[in-house]
Amino acid sequence: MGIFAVGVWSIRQAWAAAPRRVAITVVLALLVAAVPSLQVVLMAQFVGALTGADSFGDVAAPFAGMVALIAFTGPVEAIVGTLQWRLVDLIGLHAKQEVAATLATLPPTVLADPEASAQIEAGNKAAEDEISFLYPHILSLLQQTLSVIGVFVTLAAMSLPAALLVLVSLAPMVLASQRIARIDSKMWDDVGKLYWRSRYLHQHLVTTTPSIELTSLGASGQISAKVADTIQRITDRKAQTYLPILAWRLLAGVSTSLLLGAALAALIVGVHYGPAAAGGVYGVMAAMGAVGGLGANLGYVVEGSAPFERYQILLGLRRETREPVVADTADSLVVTGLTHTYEGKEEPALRGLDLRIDRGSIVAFVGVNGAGKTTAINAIVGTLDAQEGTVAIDGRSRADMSFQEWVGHFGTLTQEFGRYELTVRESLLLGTPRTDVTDAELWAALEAANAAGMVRGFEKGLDQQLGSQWDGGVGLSGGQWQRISLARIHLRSAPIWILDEPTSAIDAEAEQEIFRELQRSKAGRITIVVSHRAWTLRGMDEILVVDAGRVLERGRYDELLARGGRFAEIFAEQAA
Ligand SMILES: Nc1ncnc2c1ncn2[C@@H]1O[C@H](COP(=O)(O)OP(=O)(O)OP(=O)(O)O)[C@@H](O)[C@H]1O
Repeated sequence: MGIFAVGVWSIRQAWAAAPRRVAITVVLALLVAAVPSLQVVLMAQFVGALTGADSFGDVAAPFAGMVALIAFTGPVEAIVGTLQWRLVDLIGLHAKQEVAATLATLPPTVLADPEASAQIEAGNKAAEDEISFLYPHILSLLQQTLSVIGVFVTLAAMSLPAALLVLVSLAPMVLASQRIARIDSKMWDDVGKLYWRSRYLHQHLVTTTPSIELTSLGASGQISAKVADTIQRITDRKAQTYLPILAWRLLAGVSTSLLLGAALAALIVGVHYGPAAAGGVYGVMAAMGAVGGLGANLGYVVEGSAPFERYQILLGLRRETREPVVADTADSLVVTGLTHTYEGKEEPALRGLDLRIDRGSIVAFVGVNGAGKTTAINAIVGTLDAQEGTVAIDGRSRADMSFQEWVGHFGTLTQEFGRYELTVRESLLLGTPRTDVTDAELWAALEAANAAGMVRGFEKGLDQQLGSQWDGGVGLSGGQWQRISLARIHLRSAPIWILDEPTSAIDAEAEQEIFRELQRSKAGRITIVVSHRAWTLRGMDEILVVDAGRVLERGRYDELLARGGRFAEIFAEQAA
């Protein structure tokens, strides 16, 4: 029952946000709801009084009552309307906060799914633009339902068939609204993905890094043309719904008018063409207003149940999360038979990877582009669900732990590390749930990542805003961003480090320092590094040469070079 769920949700959200305001608006709305039936009664009295009246005094009372009612309704509706806008804002605020909280729980495996992306976009749009606006319609719906009931009871006393016809006249609107909601829902199934694409493309025009690249390539226009094309497709798809929606609205409107016309006729006949018919006719007119308003608001709410459903689907993606934790220790990491084929690919990206690493060891994955190194890393960390094989930390597999506990064992620096434009301090603290981190610890992490000198040079040191698009912010080079990311991993101090080309953007001198530091501090943890540079591999306890998803060779640097196999092929030139 879509509209019931939307109604309960809206009223609960409004009540939770501002109960006094809700109480005032409901009381005022109930008063307004009584107006049409009071009008019918007063009109009947007025016409009755007119029949035998000689002076204004004979009709003054019902006349004054009618004027007072008219004078009352307008201002009260204005007050209700104004009070409701604040409630709409508060409901919207809550809906958007819920969306953000849900998104924060989603693992990358969900975010990588196109269906889920479309659902997220559609639900987000509903939270931003649609569902909060339903509350005033729901209140009006309640108010007009009561009005219609009031008019029904008043009219029934004059003519039961007329009163019943007024009630039946609601049916076409209800039916049409359901049809319209279905049309809207189907349209959203199609445009959800398009919205997501247009937002993705739009981001490239407004986010510093891609926009600089695109401008220098003279390609911003190409992206903006794609944005325009995507929006055009969304608009075209929406346009396909206008005609059927109009047809349903017209059909409902005409049917309602015919039924109300029949109600009028039934009433006039029912009261034998006497003066009381005037009150009744006024009643049907009042009912027309109430039925029309009710139909329109019912339409909004029924149609609103579709975005509400999209919002609920998004919230339904929410994962159970516990407070983030970072594990203290890990003695062994054992990978057995890890195998994965990406959807749409024929060849596996990873074939039967076996690996054991104990605390204190540092292991490297090497191989040409596309060999499967990143896939292996993602499958180990759990950001990719490998189809076969197991990964165990100290004998416990992923199934034995929550996702949060599992990832709490890892400090992962990915190839596409994030450039979080926060202060240095905030950016480093992203890696740890601790709230008692000292400045000394922050500096030690920066020191280990060869970034302390840079931060010392900032005017505000640890509190320096990063990113030149912000007031007082500083722009960083690619290598400087990478050092900040590496410092985050040092601060996180998880027991298993996975570093996917951690120095790819860093100059040779700083790279040497960083790798020396990694070797020096390796004793307390398990470390896996992906590297393309020969010299960094010399000190590794084991090197795995990955090729087409399988481990072709494994051993220490000198052994592999001496063997003259794939490793030697890849690194002979660098090693020379
Ligand atoms: N999300 C994905 N969907 C489909 N195929 C993918 C995906 N990610 C990677 N692949 C494919 O899987 C194979 C292994 O890719 P992977 O990223 O693991 O290689 P890599 O060894 O890390 O390469 P590089 O040195 O370039 O980082 C490649 O053939 C790649 O095209």
